[in-house]
Amino acid sequence: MLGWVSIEKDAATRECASWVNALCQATHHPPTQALQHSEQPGVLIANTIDNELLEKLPHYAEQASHRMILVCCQPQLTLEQQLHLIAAGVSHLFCWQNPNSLLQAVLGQLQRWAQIDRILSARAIREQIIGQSPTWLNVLRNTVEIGRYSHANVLLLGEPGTGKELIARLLHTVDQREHKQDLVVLDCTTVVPELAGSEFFGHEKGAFTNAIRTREGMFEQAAGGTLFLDEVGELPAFLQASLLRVIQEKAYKRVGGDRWQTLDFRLVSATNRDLETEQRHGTFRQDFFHRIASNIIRLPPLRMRKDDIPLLLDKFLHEEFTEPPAVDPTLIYALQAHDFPGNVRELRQLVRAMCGRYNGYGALSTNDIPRDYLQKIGATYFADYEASFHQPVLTALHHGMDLKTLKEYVADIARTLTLQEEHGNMAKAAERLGITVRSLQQFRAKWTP
Ligand SMILES: Nc1ncnc2c1ncn2[C@@H]1O[C@H](COP(=O)(O)OP(=O)(O)OP(=O)(O)O)[C@@H](O)[C@H]1O
Repeated sequence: MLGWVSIEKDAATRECASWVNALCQATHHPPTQALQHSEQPGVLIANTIDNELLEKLPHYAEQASHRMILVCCQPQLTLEQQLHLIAAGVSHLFCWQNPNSLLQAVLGQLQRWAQIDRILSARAIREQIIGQSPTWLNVLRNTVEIGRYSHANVLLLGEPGTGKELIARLLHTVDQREHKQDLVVLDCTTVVPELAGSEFFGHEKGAFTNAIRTREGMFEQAAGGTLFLDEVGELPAFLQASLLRVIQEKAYKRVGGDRWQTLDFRLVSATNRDLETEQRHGTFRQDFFHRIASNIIRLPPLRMRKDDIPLLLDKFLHEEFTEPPAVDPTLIYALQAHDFPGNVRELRQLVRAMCGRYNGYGALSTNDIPRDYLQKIGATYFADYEASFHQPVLTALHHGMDLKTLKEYVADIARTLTLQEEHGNMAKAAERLGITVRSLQQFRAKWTP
C-alpha cells in the first residue's frame, strides 16, 4: 500500500516524527524513512518549498509511479507554489493541519490507490489488457479511477489501434452502478445523416413512411449502461447539435413522439482526431466537445511504450498457438526498432502474418517477418542509428574540431569504453575493436599516468 516515506531533513521535528510513526503503523509500513525503488505510492514530508526540492520531485514521482503525496509542514501554500509542485510531479498535496485529520486524508488517498491496484490485478483484466510500462499503467489507473468513482462522460484520445475500445470496455466493466446494463457501441462513421434521428432516439410507429413499428434508439438501448460513440470526431456538426440536450439533460423524444423521456447512461466517446485543437479553431462544436469531454484519457502510441512489446507479442502468440514457440531475442529487438504507426492493431496483424510464415521448427525469428516489413524495420533502424551520431558530431564541429582530431577523439572513446566493458581484458577488447593488443597497450600507456 505504501512504498516509502521520506522526510526532508528540515522537516524532521518531533511532531512530524510521531505523525510518520502513526502513518507507518496504519499502513503496516516498516518505519524506514528513506526513498526506495518501489513503484508503490510514496509520502514525502517537507518543510520548505525551494528549488532544491522542486528539482528532486520528478525523481521521487517516478519512484512512486506518479503516485506521490507531499505533506508540507506549513499551514498554507500559495497557489503559485501549489502549481509548481503539481507540475513537478506531486499527485496530492497536503498542508500541515491537525495531525489526525491529516492522517485520515493521507490514508484515504492511499486506500483509494490500493483499491485501484486490486481492481487492476483481477485476472480477467490482466489477461485482456496487456502492458506493464509506467505510461500504460498510468492510463489504466486513471481509467479505473474515473470508471469506478465517477459517472462523468469520458473522451478517449489516441492514434488508431492504441486500445481506445478496450479502455471504453474497461470503464464499463469497473462501473459499479446498481443494476448496470450493457455497453452499446455506435460507430459514428456508419451513421447515415437522414436516418440519424431514428438511430439515436428511436421512432414511434408511423413516424414516417417506413416506420411500421416502434424502434428503440441507441440512447434508449444504453439506458442504465454505457453508450460508446466510436470515431466521434466524424460526427457532422448538425448531428452534434442534435445530441446536446440528451447529453446534458439526459432527456430525449423519439422521432414522431411528443413525450420527453429521461434516462441514465454514461457516455464514452473516442477519436483519433485532435478535437482539443479542432474545437478551439471552431471546426468541431465547442459546446458538444465540453459535454463529451468531462474527463479526457489519452492513450499513448505503442512507440512510446516499447517495453510492452514482448508482453503483447506473448499474448498474441498465445492466441495463435496452444503452445507458442520460443522467441529469438533478435526478433524482439527488430519489433522494438519499428515505430508501429498502426499501434497495437498493427502488431497483432504482424504477429498473425509471422505465425503464417513460421514453419513449426525452432524459435520464431526475424525469418518469419514478411520481407517487405523487415526492410521497413531495417530502414528505420539504420536511420535512427545514424541519427544518434548527428548531435555529438555537430557539437564537436561547432567547437572547431577538424576531421583528424574528431577521428582520434572518437577512436580514443571507443578504446576506453571497450576496455571498461571488458573489465580491462586487453585481448578481448582488441578483438572486439579489430586492432592488435600491442596498439591497445600503447594507447593505455599513453593515457595511464
Ligand atoms: N493493451 C492491449 N492489450 C491487448 N490488446 C490490445 C491492447 N491495446 C490494443 N489491443 C488490441 O489491438 C486492437 C486495436 O484495439 P482497439 O480497437 O481498442 O483500438 P482503437 O484505439 O479503438 O482503434 P481505432 O481508433 O482504429 O478504432 C484490438 O484487437 C485490441 O484488442
